[in-house]
Amino acid sequence: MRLDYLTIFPDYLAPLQLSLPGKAVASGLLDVHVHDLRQWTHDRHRTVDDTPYGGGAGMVLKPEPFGEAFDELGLEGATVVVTTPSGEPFTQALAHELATRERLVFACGRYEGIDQRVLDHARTVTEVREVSIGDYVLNGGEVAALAITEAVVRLLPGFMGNAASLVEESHEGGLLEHPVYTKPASWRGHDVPPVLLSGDHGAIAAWRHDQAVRRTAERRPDLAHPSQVLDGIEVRLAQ
Ligand SMILES: Nc1cc(-c2ccc3ccn(Cc4ccccn4)c3c2)[nH]n1
Repeated sequence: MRLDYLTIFPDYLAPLQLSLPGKAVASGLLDVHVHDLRQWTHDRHRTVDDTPYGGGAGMVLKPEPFGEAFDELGLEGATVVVTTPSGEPFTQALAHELATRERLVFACGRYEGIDQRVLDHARTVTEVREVSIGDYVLNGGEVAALAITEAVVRLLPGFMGNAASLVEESHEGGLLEHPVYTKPASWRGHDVPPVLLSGDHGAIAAWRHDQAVRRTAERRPDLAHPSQVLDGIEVRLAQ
């Protein structure tokens, strides 16, 4: 997978060169390119923003630099991912969907956002997804791009050493993850649940599922399915 990032703060995305295991990049599994949007400005001040039409506070990122960047990078076969507070929710399902793409081009905004015509124009040549990572407002799109990148890349075949660990994950299958424990068996008066030391894999699996259902019902009733059974009792949640 090729990943391109357009940003006015390229240093913000420097962690990408560190956080994505070098072997994934070295093996060609990932091809990461961070671009400074100012590369596509032509004035002395390398201007990327201007005041909003219609008035209002703040500044808006101009369309021309993005347009020239898209022209130079080429959008064939790419999915443009624009991070924004007004986007579709980023979910594990969307992570799986984006993981099927051969190329992602992240457009990271700042200020009050990117001129809408940048997205409208990109949509005439390729897929564009406007994506929000949560119902809170950041100062720019870079952090969201990093979060989306990590969630997507870890799903790529061959990226995670132990693919099995991808199976029992929070949000896979609509349930939160069960609690996890490791040595020592007793720590500061807190003991690991005995079932986990029993060697009874059936009982362990049942306990883990029950914990996941319980956690989901308590913390994320929006995710809990009415059909989930807790302690043998049908959990019927208000719709
Ligand atoms: N889930 C998310 C995504 C973002 C996000 C992504 C990109 C940009 C570019 C600018 N801003 C600031 C801003 C503030 C006010 C209204 C619009 N945008 C961004 C915020 N915040 N939360």
